Amino acid sequence: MARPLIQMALDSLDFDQTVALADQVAPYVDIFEIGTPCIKYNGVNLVKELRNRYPDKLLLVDLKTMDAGEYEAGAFYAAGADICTVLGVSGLATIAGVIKAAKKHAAETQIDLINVADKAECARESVKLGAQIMGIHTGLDAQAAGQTPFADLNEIAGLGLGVRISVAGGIKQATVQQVVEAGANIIVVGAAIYGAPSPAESAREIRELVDAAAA
Ligand SMILES: O=C([C@H](O)CO)[C@H](O)[C@H](O)COP(=O)(O)O
Repeated sequence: MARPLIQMALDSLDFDQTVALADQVAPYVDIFEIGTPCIKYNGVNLVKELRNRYPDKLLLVDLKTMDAGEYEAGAFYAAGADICTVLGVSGLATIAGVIKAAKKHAAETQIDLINVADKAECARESVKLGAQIMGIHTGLDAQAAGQTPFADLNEIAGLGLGVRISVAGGIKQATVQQVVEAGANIIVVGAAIYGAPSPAESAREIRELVDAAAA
């Protein structure tokens, strides 16, 4: 099995705290995600800062775009994003716009399937348009209501779409093996790292667990 990537969800609103957390966990993660609240608060300057600081890391900007796909995402790809997210519920025209912007910058597009009623259909149509990553995502509010991403991950992984699958939604040490075995290529972790007494130690543990599960 190819080594799954670990994506650190940077969900603080504070610019300096976000950069400091990225510095702490950098040795253990492959992708820095600038989370949705964080990118809304800090904007494109944070993309530029992390791009300059970490030229060799992948940088995902979690725009969760809902409209004006090409126009909105274009500025973030231009600033250095490798991946931007667009909501599956936005519809195919908006998804196509983000994919068009990504192509101009030789970058990639992730479809966030959060709250999509027919995830399989949305995933199939998005792949036809050229999306490279399907995001299985139980958001923070849905997690608080007791939901998990595992059933959706099994469904989308079972489709054999030939694109990478990302999973997010409360992933922690105890569930890493389950999501790797279910077929996730990108493991997104936020609170289990930034909420730990030592974020670096937590990220190191998750790195070990992901690599062991994939071995
Ligand atoms: O995408 C996220 C959320 O919608 C806020 O932007 C989180 O970054 C994602 O859920 C990962 O965080 P955890 O669920 O805390 O692991």
